[in-house]
Amino acid sequence: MRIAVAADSAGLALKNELRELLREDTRIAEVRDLGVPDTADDRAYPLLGIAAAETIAAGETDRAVLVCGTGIGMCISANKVPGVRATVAHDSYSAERSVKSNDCQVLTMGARVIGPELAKRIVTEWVGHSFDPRSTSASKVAHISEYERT
Ligand SMILES: O=C[C@H](O)[C@H](O)COP(=O)(O)O
Repeated sequence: MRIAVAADSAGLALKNELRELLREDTRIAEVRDLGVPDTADDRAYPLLGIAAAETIAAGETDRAVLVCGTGIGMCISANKVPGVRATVAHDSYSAERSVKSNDCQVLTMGARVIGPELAKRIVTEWVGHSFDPRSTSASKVAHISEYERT
C-alpha cells in the first residue's frame, strides 16, 4: 500500500506524527509527504487535499491521510477529485465503515478535534481494513461512480 499524507499549517504537527507512524508500519510500501513542510508554508487546505487526491486518481498512491483544523476542508477538497472518496473520521467505527461500506481511499482528521494518540490508533486500524468488491456495498458505491461518469 502506498499512502500520501498532507496537511495545512493547522494540521502540520499531527500530519508529521502520522507520517512517522506510517513509515514504521511494515504494511506500507511508501509514504509520500506532500506538505506542508513547515508552518511558514501557508498554502490553503484545498491545494493540499486536491493534490493528494490527484495522486490516487493517477494511480500513484492507493490512499491518503489528510489533516487540517477540523478535517472538513480536506474532506470536501479531496472529494472533488473524480474517483476519490474521502471521509472525516475521528472514531474507529466510522473509519472502518468508510473503507468497508464506502470504499473510501482518503481519511481526513482535524488536529483541533482529535488528540495524536487516538488519531494514531485509528489510522493504524484503518490501514488494516479493505473493501470487498463482492460485498453488498459494492453496488451502492457503484452509483457514485456512475454519477461521476455521466
Ligand atoms: O476545514 C478547514 C480547516 O480546518 C483549516 O485548517 C482551517 O480553516 P480556517 O482557517 O478557514 O478556519
